[in-house]
Amino acid sequence: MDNDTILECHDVVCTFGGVRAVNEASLSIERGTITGLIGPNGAGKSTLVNAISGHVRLDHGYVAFDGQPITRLRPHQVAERGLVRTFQLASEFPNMTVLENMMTAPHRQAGENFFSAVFSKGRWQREEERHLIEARTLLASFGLQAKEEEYAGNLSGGQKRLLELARALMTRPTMLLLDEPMAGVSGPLIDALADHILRLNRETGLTFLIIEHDLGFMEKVCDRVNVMVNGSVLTHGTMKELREDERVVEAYLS
Ligand SMILES: Nc1ncnc2c1ncn2[C@@H]1O[C@H](COP(=O)(O)OP(=O)(O)OP(=O)(O)O)[C@@H](O)[C@H]1O
Repeated sequence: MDNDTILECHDVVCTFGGVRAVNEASLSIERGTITGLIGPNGAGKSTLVNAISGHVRLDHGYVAFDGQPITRLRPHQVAERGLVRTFQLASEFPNMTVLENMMTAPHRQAGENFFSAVFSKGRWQREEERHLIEARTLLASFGLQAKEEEYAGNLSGGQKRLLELARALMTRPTMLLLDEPMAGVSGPLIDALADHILRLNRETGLTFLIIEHDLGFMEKVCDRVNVMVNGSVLTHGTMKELREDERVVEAYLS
């Protein structure tokens, strides 16, 4: 793992009963880049990302993040290290307001511990106020400030994805794993979502790994794209290079 590598997966195998969903998959991601993961349905993309984020157990192989092994960590431990995953289905709490959704994002705060909550109430309140300011600033940067008091369930598909992204940023990640961020997004929010990802990458150096079937979107946002077929990473390159690669065309693009 060289200095610029933030995430490395080596020979990862994940099986469900008899199904080898991920079969000796390896990939390496450079810090500060936007990397794509594409491939046919059932290729093992979500399972590989679940293995990285600690949601699925590896049968073999290893995952290292920021120079440290994370192979056996639980999802919240992986997230605490700054590697945060969003899901294919928007995971907002529909009966809570947009602002309340933001405030439920897990962050390490003094008030979470019962004793520190009782004995340092002032500090806890100050943290809460800081999180509120952070939440409102993030909502404004995603154009959702007017929706603060709206129930999240009433948002459009695209607005839910923006909320999901804003909520993930409350945890101050160094890398985001996005599983099909364009699912359910239509109209002008397609470009808006792509622009937000590019802006976050440029302004904060946030690293992204994105699974997405919308190849136009991938072409717009990704520096490099990995192609997964039958549980393994077949190759990687720019979308332009991949479109010219016969193996990729045969396995996925034809
Ligand atoms: N929890 C599970 N139990 C059993 N089989 C599973 C489970 N999760 C995934 N699989 C199987 O593992 C294989 C890979 O699935 P996975 O969802 O990782 O593929 P994918 O590339 O993300 O597909 P898609 O693009 O359709 O989301 C599939 O055959 C799937 O049916």
